[in-house]
Amino acid sequence: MLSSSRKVTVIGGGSWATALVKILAENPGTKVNWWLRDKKDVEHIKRHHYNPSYLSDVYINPKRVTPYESLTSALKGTEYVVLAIPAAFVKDPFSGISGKIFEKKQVISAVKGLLPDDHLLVTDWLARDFSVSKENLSAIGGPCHAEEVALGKQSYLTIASHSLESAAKVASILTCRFVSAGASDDLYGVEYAAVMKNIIAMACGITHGLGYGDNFQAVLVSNAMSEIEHFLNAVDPRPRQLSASAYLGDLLVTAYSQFSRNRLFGNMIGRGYSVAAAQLEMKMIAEGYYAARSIHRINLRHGVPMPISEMVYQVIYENVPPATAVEALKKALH
Ligand SMILES: NC(=O)C1=CN([C@@H]2O[C@H](COP(=O)(O)OP(=O)(O)OC[C@H]3O[C@@H](n4cnc5c(N)ncnc54)[C@H](OP(=O)(O)O)[C@@H]3O)[C@@H](O)[C@H]2O)C=CC1
Ligand SMILES: O=C(CO)COP(=O)(O)O
Repeated sequence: MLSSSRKVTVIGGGSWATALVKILAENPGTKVNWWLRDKKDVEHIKRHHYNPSYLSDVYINPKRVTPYESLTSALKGTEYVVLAIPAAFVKDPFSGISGKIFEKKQVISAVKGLLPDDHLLVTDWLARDFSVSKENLSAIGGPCHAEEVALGKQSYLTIASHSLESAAKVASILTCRFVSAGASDDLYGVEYAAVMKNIIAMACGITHGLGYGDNFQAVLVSNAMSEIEHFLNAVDPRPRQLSASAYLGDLLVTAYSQFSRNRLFGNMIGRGYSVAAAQLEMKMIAEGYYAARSIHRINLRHGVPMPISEMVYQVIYENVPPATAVEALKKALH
């Protein structure tokens, strides 16, 4: 834990943003400016000290956390900025805002998705559109559901950056009594693995919804690990230990947890919901829905055999019936 003081801006009002605000505010030296897009939520948090829309059991300490509806005010004077909005919407709050908005700040992506129009990692977008330097960019990875953070359950995060020093600095502000955050210099590996495990969790949901059991899912997840490995080696070859929790751990928690939105989304598809009906039913965002298309597009350049991700792509975007797509996938598993 840190002892000196620091200021952090969290951008986003969903479950992960709320959980990160809780983690950050655990440290007495941290002041959090919290931007939410909905003015009513801002007023509610100021008055009642909880987010009415997500994780409403989490107490928001007014001595450490100030909610804002103005993004420029929320960013004033802070050293760290955490982006916690689903990738499909992460650009929205910044439309019409100057490219210098992140100057001299450490910018941290908590997003586990790709920008769906550009098929870009969030840190690549930040570097491209806001000229954030490599040393000032990092991403939060690791197996961690917001719902368990809300309950104060012991969790582990991995902060990845091209600069190990920056990753360690960010890890120190995210370490608290129930979260242990470590540092990694594998920014692309950690970000892409976090994106891909969402697609795999959808595959687990689809097969479970179709009636496949734990035996099948164990084979699916084992095969998925080598699918992720081959993809990472194609997009960013370097030595990495995939048994580390930022890779395997995040895959496991998302594939198996009752809290996983991606698994739930896939499960509805497997049980016969249309994609549109599953989206309507879900109150939160399943990043794997967008990621399946972006990873498919990126892989057109690399040609990595990815039968599980392709199965999800075919079901979601090519209207292949789930049972037919999984029947074909079975031949590729071992
Ligand atoms: N939840 C978790 O356990 C974890 C999530 N993540 C990642 O964190 C990211 C955020 O997800 P999460 O918080 O869970 O998502 P949620 O589904 O819980 O919340 C979505 C948030 O996005 C907001 N939003 C929707 N559209 C826009 C928009 N156009 N402009 C600004 N904000 C918008 C919603 O606002 P409103 O409520 O006003 O509609 C809401 O605050 C994702 O990439 C996810 O993969 C990573 C680790 C754990
Ligand atoms: O990334 C997560 C856990 O580490 C959250 O996964 P879901 O979005 O599927 O809930």
